[in-house]
Amino acid sequence: MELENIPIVDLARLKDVENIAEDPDWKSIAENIRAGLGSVGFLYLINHGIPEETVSKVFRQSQQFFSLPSSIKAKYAKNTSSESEVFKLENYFGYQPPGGEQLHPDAKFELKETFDWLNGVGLYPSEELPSFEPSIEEFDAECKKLLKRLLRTLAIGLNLDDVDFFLKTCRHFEDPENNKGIYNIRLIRYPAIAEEEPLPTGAVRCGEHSDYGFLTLLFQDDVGGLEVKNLKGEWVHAKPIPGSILVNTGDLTEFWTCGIFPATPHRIIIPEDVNDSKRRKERYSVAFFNGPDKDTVIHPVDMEKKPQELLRTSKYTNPNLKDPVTAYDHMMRRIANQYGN
Ligand SMILES: O=C(O)CCC(=O)C(=O)O
Ligand SMILES: [Fe+2]
Repeated sequence: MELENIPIVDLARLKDVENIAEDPDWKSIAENIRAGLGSVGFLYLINHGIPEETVSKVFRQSQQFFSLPSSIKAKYAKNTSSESEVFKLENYFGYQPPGGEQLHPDAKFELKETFDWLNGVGLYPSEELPSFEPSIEEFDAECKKLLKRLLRTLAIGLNLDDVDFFLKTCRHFEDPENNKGIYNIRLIRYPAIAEEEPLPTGAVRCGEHSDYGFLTLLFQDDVGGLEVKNLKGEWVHAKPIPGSILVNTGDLTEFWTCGIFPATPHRIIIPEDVNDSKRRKERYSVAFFNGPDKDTVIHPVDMEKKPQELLRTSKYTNPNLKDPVTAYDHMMRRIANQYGN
Protein backbone atom coordinates (compact mmCIF):
# COMPACT_ATOMS: atom_id res chain seq x y z
CA MET A 1 0.00 0.00 0.00
CA GLU A 2 1.46 3.36 -0.95
CA LEU A 3 0.15 6.26 1.04
CA GLU A 4 0.19 9.77 -0.37
CA ASN A 5 -0.56 11.65 2.81
CA ILE A 6 0.98 11.32 6.23
CA PRO A 7 -1.04 8.77 8.21
CA ILE A 8 -2.08 9.12 11.85
CA VAL A 9 -1.28 6.21 14.17
CA ASP A 10 -3.03 5.96 17.53
CA LEU A 11 -0.92 4.30 20.24
CA ALA A 12 -3.67 4.24 22.90
CA ARG A 13 -3.98 0.43 22.78
CA LEU A 14 -0.25 -0.23 23.15
CA LYS A 15 -0.25 -1.81 26.61
CA ASP A 16 2.58 -3.46 28.55
CA VAL A 17 1.63 -7.12 28.08
CA GLU A 18 3.63 -10.33 28.42
CA ASN A 19 4.08 -11.46 24.83
CA ILE A 20 3.84 -8.40 22.65
CA ALA A 21 4.69 -10.25 19.43
CA GLU A 22 1.42 -12.21 19.78
CA ASP A 23 -0.70 -9.36 21.09
CA PRO A 24 -3.31 -8.30 18.49
CA ASP A 25 -3.11 -4.61 19.48
CA TRP A 26 0.68 -4.47 19.18
CA LYS A 27 0.44 -6.35 15.90
CA SER A 28 -2.10 -4.05 14.32
CA ILE A 29 -0.32 -0.89 15.50
CA ALA A 30 2.99 -2.32 14.22
CA GLU A 31 1.30 -2.90 10.85
CA ASN A 32 0.09 0.70 10.73
CA ILE A 33 3.54 1.99 11.60
CA ARG A 34 5.07 -0.26 9.00
CA ALA A 35 2.62 1.01 6.37
CA GLY A 36 3.27 4.67 7.18
CA LEU A 37 7.04 4.58 7.57
CA GLY A 38 7.29 2.14 4.67
CA SER A 39 5.58 4.51 2.23
CA VAL A 40 5.59 8.20 3.12
CA GLY A 41 8.38 7.64 5.64
CA PHE A 42 6.58 9.93 8.08
CA LEU A 43 3.61 9.48 10.41
CA TYR A 44 1.81 11.29 13.19
CA LEU A 45 1.53 9.60 16.57
CA ILE A 46 -1.40 10.38 18.81
CA ASN A 47 -2.03 9.11 22.35
CA HIS A 48 1.72 8.53 22.48
CA GLY A 49 1.97 8.81 26.25
CA ILE A 50 4.29 11.84 26.52
CA PRO A 51 2.51 14.29 28.84
CA GLU A 52 1.48 17.54 27.14
CA GLU A 53 3.03 19.52 29.98
CA THR A 54 6.47 17.91 29.42
CA VAL A 55 6.39 19.10 25.82
CA SER A 56 4.99 22.57 26.51
CA LYS A 57 7.62 23.19 29.19
CA VAL A 58 10.36 22.54 26.63
CA PHE A 59 8.70 24.87 24.12
CA ARG A 60 8.42 27.60 26.79
CA GLN A 61 12.08 27.23 27.75
CA SER A 62 13.04 27.25 24.08
CA GLN A 63 11.12 30.52 23.50
CA GLN A 64 12.81 32.07 26.51
CA PHE A 65 16.27 30.96 25.46
CA PHE A 66 16.01 32.14 21.85
CA SER A 67 14.61 35.50 23.07
CA LEU A 68 17.81 36.18 25.03
CA PRO A 69 20.24 38.74 23.55
CA SER A 70 22.66 37.32 20.97
CA SER A 71 25.61 38.06 23.29
CA ILE A 72 24.14 35.71 25.94
CA LYS A 73 23.24 32.99 23.42
CA ALA A 74 26.84 33.19 22.15
CA LYS A 75 28.04 31.98 25.58
CA TYR A 76 26.48 28.61 24.72
CA ALA A 77 27.72 28.47 21.11
CA LYS A 78 28.67 25.27 19.32
CA ASN A 79 32.40 24.82 18.73
CA THR A 80 32.84 26.01 15.17
CA SER A 81 36.42 27.20 15.61
CA SER A 82 37.58 25.23 12.57
CA GLU A 83 36.08 23.06 9.86
CA SER A 84 37.49 19.93 11.49
CA GLU A 85 35.88 20.82 14.84
CA VAL A 86 32.47 21.38 13.21
CA PHE A 87 32.43 17.90 11.74
CA LYS A 88 33.39 16.09 14.95
CA LEU A 89 30.44 14.19 16.31
CA GLU A 90 31.67 14.86 19.86
CA ASN A 91 31.18 18.60 19.24
CA TYR A 92 27.59 18.23 18.17
CA PHE A 93 26.12 20.37 20.92
CA GLY A 94 25.48 24.03 21.60
CA TYR A 95 23.82 27.05 20.03
CA GLN A 96 24.04 27.96 16.33
CA PRO A 97 22.80 31.33 15.00
CA PRO A 98 20.97 31.71 11.65
CA GLY A 99 23.06 30.64 8.68
CA GLY A 100 25.05 28.19 10.81
CA GLU A 101 24.09 25.13 8.80
CA GLN A 102 23.38 24.28 5.17
CA LEU A 103 21.40 21.11 4.52
CA HIS A 104 21.08 21.42 0.73
CA PRO A 105 23.33 23.07 -1.86
CA ASP A 106 20.41 25.20 -3.16
CA ALA A 107 19.46 26.36 0.34
CA LYS A 108 21.99 29.15 0.49
CA PHE A 109 20.88 30.55 3.83
CA GLU A 110 18.86 28.72 6.50
CA LEU A 111 16.88 31.19 8.54
CA LYS A 112 16.89 29.21 11.78
CA GLU A 113 18.64 29.10 15.14
CA THR A 114 19.36 25.81 16.83
CA PHE A 115 20.41 24.55 20.26
CA ASP A 116 21.64 20.92 20.52
CA TRP A 117 22.64 18.29 23.04
CA LEU A 118 24.43 15.07 22.19
CA ASN A 119 23.75 11.97 24.29
CA GLY A 120 22.33 14.20 27.03
CA VAL A 121 25.56 16.18 27.18
CA GLY A 122 25.79 19.84 26.33
CA LEU A 123 25.48 23.37 27.63
CA TYR A 124 22.58 24.55 29.75
CA PRO A 125 21.75 28.23 30.27
CA SER A 126 21.10 27.59 33.96
CA GLU A 127 22.25 31.04 35.05
CA GLU A 128 19.60 32.78 32.95
CA LEU A 129 16.96 30.03 32.95
CA PRO A 130 17.10 27.75 36.02
CA SER A 131 14.21 25.54 34.81
CA PHE A 132 15.82 24.88 31.46
CA GLU A 133 17.94 21.84 32.29
CA PRO A 134 15.26 19.94 34.28
CA SER A 135 12.76 20.50 31.43
CA ILE A 136 15.15 19.01 28.88
CA GLU A 137 15.95 16.09 31.20
CA GLU A 138 12.28 15.27 31.71
CA PHE A 139 11.67 15.48 27.96
CA ASP A 140 14.70 13.28 27.26
CA ALA A 141 13.40 10.55 29.60
CA GLU A 142 9.87 10.63 28.14
CA CYS A 143 11.12 10.45 24.56
CA LYS A 144 13.25 7.41 25.38
CA LYS A 145 10.25 5.64 26.93
CA LEU A 146 8.26 6.19 23.76
CA LEU A 147 11.16 5.20 21.50
CA LYS A 148 11.58 1.90 23.33
CA ARG A 149 8.01 1.01 22.40
CA LEU A 150 8.38 2.23 18.84
CA LEU A 151 11.54 0.21 18.27
CA ARG A 152 9.66 -2.92 19.25
CA THR A 153 6.80 -2.10 16.89
CA LEU A 154 9.34 -1.71 14.07
CA ALA A 155 10.70 -5.21 14.73
CA ILE A 156 7.17 -6.66 14.90
CA GLY A 157 6.20 -4.85 11.69
CA LEU A 158 9.21 -6.37 9.92
CA ASN A 159 8.37 -9.86 11.30
CA LEU A 160 11.82 -10.14 12.85
CA ASP A 161 12.30 -13.17 15.08
CA ASP A 162 13.54 -11.00 17.93
CA VAL A 163 11.15 -8.19 18.93
CA ASP A 164 14.05 -6.54 20.76
CA PHE A 165 16.33 -6.57 17.69
CA PHE A 166 16.44 -2.77 17.44
CA LEU A 167 16.00 -2.09 21.15
CA LYS A 168 19.14 -4.09 21.96
CA THR A 169 21.17 -1.71 19.82
CA CYS A 170 20.14 1.23 22.03
CA ARG A 171 21.92 0.41 25.29
CA HIS A 172 22.20 4.15 25.88
CA PHE A 173 18.53 4.13 26.92
CA GLU A 174 19.38 2.14 30.05
CA ASP A 175 22.83 3.53 30.71
CA PRO A 176 22.91 7.20 29.84
CA GLU A 177 26.41 7.68 31.23
CA ASN A 178 28.07 5.20 28.89
CA ASN A 179 28.31 7.64 25.99
CA LYS A 180 27.85 4.72 23.62
CA GLY A 181 24.84 6.18 21.93
CA ILE A 182 24.24 8.66 19.19
CA TYR A 183 21.19 10.67 20.08
CA ASN A 184 20.56 14.32 19.77
CA ILE A 185 17.95 16.70 21.12
CA ARG A 186 17.59 19.88 19.08
CA LEU A 187 15.55 23.02 19.76
CA ILE A 188 14.84 25.14 16.69
CA ARG A 189 13.50 28.63 16.19
CA TYR A 190 12.68 29.98 12.74
CA PRO A 191 12.49 33.77 13.22
CA ALA A 192 9.49 35.77 11.99
CA ILE A 193 10.10 37.61 8.72
CA ALA A 194 8.95 41.23 8.57
CA GLU A 195 7.16 42.38 5.40
CA GLU A 196 9.90 44.78 4.38
CA GLU A 197 12.78 42.52 5.40
CA PRO A 198 15.18 41.77 2.53
CA LEU A 199 16.04 38.06 2.53
CA PRO A 200 19.44 36.69 1.57
CA THR A 201 19.39 34.97 -1.86
CA GLY A 202 18.37 31.32 -1.61
CA ALA A 203 16.95 31.75 1.90
CA VAL A 204 14.76 28.97 3.29
CA ARG A 205 13.80 28.00 6.80
CA CYS A 206 15.18 24.49 6.44
CA GLY A 207 16.84 23.09 3.32
CA GLU A 208 15.65 19.85 1.75
CA HIS A 209 17.31 16.89 3.48
CA SER A 210 16.69 13.46 4.92
CA ASP A 211 17.58 12.78 8.54
CA TYR A 212 20.79 10.90 9.21
CA GLY A 213 19.95 8.44 11.93
CA PHE A 214 17.43 5.84 12.94
CA LEU A 215 14.17 7.40 14.12
CA THR A 216 13.30 11.08 14.63
CA LEU A 217 10.56 12.36 16.91
CA LEU A 218 9.51 15.82 15.79
CA PHE A 219 7.37 18.19 17.84
CA GLN A 220 6.09 21.30 16.09
CA ASP A 221 4.04 24.33 17.11
CA ASP A 222 0.88 25.44 15.28
CA VAL A 223 2.52 27.62 12.59
CA GLY A 224 3.16 24.95 9.96
CA GLY A 225 5.35 24.96 6.87
CA LEU A 226 7.10 21.59 7.05
CA GLU A 227 6.76 19.69 3.77
CA VAL A 228 7.46 16.03 3.15
CA LYS A 229 8.10 14.42 -0.25
CA ASN A 230 5.78 11.48 -0.89
CA LEU A 231 6.60 8.56 -3.18
CA LYS A 232 5.12 10.36 -6.18
CA GLY A 233 7.63 13.15 -5.59
CA GLU A 234 4.93 15.58 -4.45
CA TRP A 235 5.49 17.90 -1.50
CA VAL A 236 2.86 17.20 1.17
CA HIS A 237 2.28 19.72 3.97
CA ALA A 238 2.88 18.13 7.38
CA LYS A 239 0.19 20.27 8.92
CA PRO A 240 0.38 20.70 12.68
CA ILE A 241 -1.95 18.37 14.60
CA PRO A 242 -2.15 19.55 18.24
CA GLY A 243 -0.73 17.04 20.70
CA SER A 244 0.72 14.79 17.98
CA ILE A 245 4.32 13.83 17.31
CA LEU A 246 5.73 13.35 13.82
CA VAL A 247 7.96 10.31 13.44
CA ASN A 248 10.25 9.67 10.53
CA THR A 249 13.03 7.29 9.57
CA GLY A 250 16.53 8.43 8.68
CA ASP A 251 19.27 7.30 6.31
CA LEU A 252 20.65 4.75 8.69
CA THR A 253 17.28 2.97 8.76
CA GLU A 254 16.94 3.10 5.00
CA PHE A 255 20.37 1.49 4.75
CA TRP A 256 19.67 -1.07 7.46
CA THR A 257 16.33 -2.15 6.02
CA CYS A 258 17.45 -2.07 2.37
CA GLY A 259 14.95 0.71 1.70
CA ILE A 260 11.90 -0.91 3.33
CA PHE A 261 11.76 2.23 5.48
CA PRO A 262 12.90 5.12 3.27
CA ALA A 263 14.58 8.27 4.58
CA THR A 264 12.13 10.77 3.18
CA PRO A 265 13.27 14.25 2.09
CA HIS A 266 11.64 17.16 3.88
CA ARG A 267 12.07 20.94 3.96
CA ILE A 268 10.57 24.24 5.10
CA ILE A 269 10.46 26.93 2.47
CA ILE A 270 9.61 30.61 2.95
CA PRO A 271 6.32 31.50 1.23
CA GLU A 272 6.70 34.38 -1.25
CA ASP A 273 3.45 36.02 -0.13
CA VAL A 274 4.57 38.51 2.52
CA ASN A 275 1.19 38.18 4.24
CA ASP A 276 1.35 34.39 4.59
CA SER A 277 1.23 33.61 8.30
CA LYS A 278 3.80 30.83 7.80
CA ARG A 279 6.22 33.63 6.93
CA ARG A 280 5.09 36.36 9.30
CA LYS A 281 5.10 34.21 12.44
CA GLU A 282 8.11 32.76 14.17
CA ARG A 283 8.03 28.97 14.30
CA TYR A 284 9.37 26.60 16.94
CA SER A 285 10.09 22.90 16.75
CA VAL A 286 11.90 20.34 18.88
CA ALA A 287 13.49 17.17 17.53
CA PHE A 288 14.77 14.02 19.19
CA PHE A 289 17.06 12.24 16.72
CA ASN A 290 17.77 8.73 17.91
CA GLY A 291 20.52 6.49 16.61
CA PRO A 292 21.69 3.05 17.70
CA ASP A 293 24.84 2.83 19.85
CA LYS A 294 27.99 3.89 17.98
CA ASP A 295 29.48 0.39 17.82
CA THR A 296 26.34 -1.24 16.36
CA VAL A 297 27.20 -2.98 13.11
CA ILE A 298 24.60 -2.02 10.55
CA HIS A 299 24.32 -5.00 8.29
CA PRO A 300 21.70 -4.59 5.58
CA VAL A 301 21.86 -8.30 4.84
CA ASP A 302 19.89 -8.85 8.06
CA MET A 303 16.82 -7.83 6.16
CA GLU A 304 17.48 -9.66 2.92
CA LYS A 305 15.45 -12.63 3.99
CA LYS A 306 12.49 -10.30 3.51
CA PRO A 307 10.49 -10.75 0.32
CA GLN A 308 12.23 -8.92 -2.50
CA GLU A 309 9.13 -6.99 -3.48
CA LEU A 310 9.38 -5.13 -0.20
CA LEU A 311 12.80 -3.81 -1.00
CA ARG A 312 12.43 -0.46 -2.63
CA THR A 313 15.12 1.02 -4.79
CA SER A 314 17.19 3.28 -2.62
CA LYS A 315 20.66 4.70 -2.76
CA TYR A 316 21.62 1.91 -0.40
CA THR A 317 20.56 -0.89 -2.71
CA ASN A 318 23.66 0.12 -4.67
CA PRO A 319 25.91 -2.95 -4.11
CA ASN A 320 28.91 -0.70 -3.39
CA LEU A 321 27.15 0.73 -0.39
CA LYS A 322 26.00 -2.57 1.07
CA ASP A 323 29.04 -3.40 3.16
CA PRO A 324 28.38 -3.52 6.88
CA VAL A 325 29.37 -0.34 8.69
CA THR A 326 29.20 0.74 12.33
CA ALA A 327 26.53 3.27 13.22
CA TYR A 328 29.34 5.70 14.09
CA ASP A 329 31.02 5.37 10.69
CA HIS A 330 27.69 5.69 8.96
CA MET A 331 27.01 8.96 10.80
CA MET A 332 30.49 10.25 10.03
CA ARG A 333 30.20 9.58 6.33
CA ARG A 334 26.78 11.24 6.38
CA ILE A 335 27.95 14.31 8.32
CA ALA A 336 31.03 14.67 6.10
CA ASN A 337 28.71 14.70 3.11
CA GLN A 338 26.15 17.04 4.59
CA TYR A 339 24.14 17.47 1.43
CA GLY A 340 23.54 13.74 1.31
CA ASN A 341 23.96 13.40 -2.42
O1 LIG B 1 11.60 22.13 12.19
C1 LIG B 1 11.08 21.18 11.62
O2 LIG B 1 9.86 21.00 11.63
C2 LIG B 1 11.93 20.20 10.86
C3 LIG B 1 13.37 20.22 11.21
C4 LIG B 1 14.14 19.11 10.58
O3 LIG B 1 13.70 18.45 9.68
C5 LIG B 1 15.49 18.76 11.09
O4 LIG B 1 16.04 19.53 11.89
O5 LIG B 1 16.01 17.70 10.71
FE1 LIG C 1 14.89 16.67 9.35
